This record gives sequence, C-alpha cells and structure tokens, in this order.
Amino acid sequence: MKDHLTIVDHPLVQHKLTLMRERDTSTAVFRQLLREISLLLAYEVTRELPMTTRAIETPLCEMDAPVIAGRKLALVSILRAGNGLLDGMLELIPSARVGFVGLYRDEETLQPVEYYFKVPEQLNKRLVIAVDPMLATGNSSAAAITRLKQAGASNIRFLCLLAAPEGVARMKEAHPDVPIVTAALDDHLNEKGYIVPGLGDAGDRMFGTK
Ligand SMILES: O=P(O)(O)OC[C@H]1O[C@H](OP(=O)(O)OP(=O)(O)O)[C@H](O)[C@@H]1O
Ligand SMILES: O=c1cc[nH]c(=O)[nH]1
Ligand SMILES: [Mg+2]
Repeated sequence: MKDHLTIVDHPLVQHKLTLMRERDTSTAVFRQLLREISLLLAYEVTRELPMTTRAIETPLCEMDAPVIAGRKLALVSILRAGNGLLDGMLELIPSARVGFVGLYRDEETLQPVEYYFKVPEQLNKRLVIAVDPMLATGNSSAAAITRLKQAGASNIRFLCLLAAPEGVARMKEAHPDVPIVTAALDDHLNEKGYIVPGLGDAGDRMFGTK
C-alpha cells in the first residue's frame, strides 16, 4: 500500500459506524455491526496483494486464472477488542493463519501491559495484518507491532475502526513502514486518552463489561 493512512469512506462503512457510535446501541447490535464493517474493511486492507496465475480448466477451456501469490497471510488480533474485527476478517479469508497479542492499556499511565503472545510460524514470509478497533494514543498498537517485528514480521498492515490523530502520528514515528487502514479519523483524545467523538471503550461495548 502506498499511503501511510487510508480512510475507508464507503457509505456502508460510514453508516454502520454511526450506529456503533451511538450511546444506546446494544452490545448485540454493536458486535454485529463490527462484524459487518470488518468484512468491508477486509476488502480494503487486502487491496494490492501480490497476484500470480494458476492453470485451471473451465467447462469450456484451459486458462491461466488469477490467484493470490505467496504464503497464507497472518491475521493478528490485539486482544481483546481486536477479536471483533478478526471474526469478520476470517469469514472473508478463512485460510488465514491467526495470531494473538494480549495487551491492555493501563488506564493511569496509558502504557500497554502485555499478557499473551502467540503467532503463526514463518511470520517473515507472510503479509501480517494486525487488527484492533481503536488507535488512540497508539501505544498499544505500536507495542504490538514491535513484538511482531521481533517475531520476524516485516510486511505488516494495521487495520482499525477509529483512529485519533495522536495515534496515527505515534505509529508513523514508530513504524513508518506499516500502512494504517481505518474507517474514520476522529478529532482528538480527551484527558483520559479516549477518542473524541469516538464510541467509548470498544472492548466493553463489544463484550458488555465495564
Ligand atoms: O492506542 P491506545 O491508547 O493504546 O489505546 C487503544 C487500545 O485500548 C483498547 O484496548 P483496552 O486496553 O481497552 O483492552 P481491551 O481490548 O481488552 O478492552 C483498544 O482495543 C486498544 O488496544
Ligand atoms: O476511545 C478509546 C480509547 C482506547 N480504547 C478504547 O476502547 N476507546
Ligand atoms: Mg486492547
């Protein structure tokens, strides 16, 4: 991908995102909308994958038909909220390998605390798409991507639902080689590090916790 930041302004994505932002949207509907949006975002983040051809036979003749080149790609969910994007992505790319980086953001320091790390083998030979709905300070995603690079990944894209300018800047500084795809770039972070206007705490809204 050429651009460091891609905003997916498709009407379906924007409409569904508006419904997700609304305070009174239920947990069940929030989760369903995230799944639907993730299908549309998956379509965007997998644009420009390298292609090759394979010889096949149609009922009429032989042809060299396009297929995606290289190893199966790796989807990496940044727990816990990342799983909301992961589910839809897997529906579209069922053969993808899947990894998990368990992180939570310390609400006082806004620094990420890692509690789990498990990724597919041969990460260095795969396109890796890291997913987390929220890019706020960028501390969590920057740390997760540092860990993925330590594990060998060198071709990485980051997919989120909402980004704050502060998080985009942090990612650009820490990982200028990692393109970001998002449904929206919001205005700013509040004093507690929440995205404004945002949608609140994605994990809590998705899983009904507080
Ligand atoms: O850009 P940052 O300032 O680091 O904030 C973003 C992170 O915060 C949220 O996770 P949270 O820590 O709430 O954990 P959860 O996914 O388990 O709810 C979100 O899913 C990101 O991982
Ligand atoms: O606005 C925010 C910021 C971090 N994490 C969230 O879930 N929401
Ligand atoms: Mg998280």
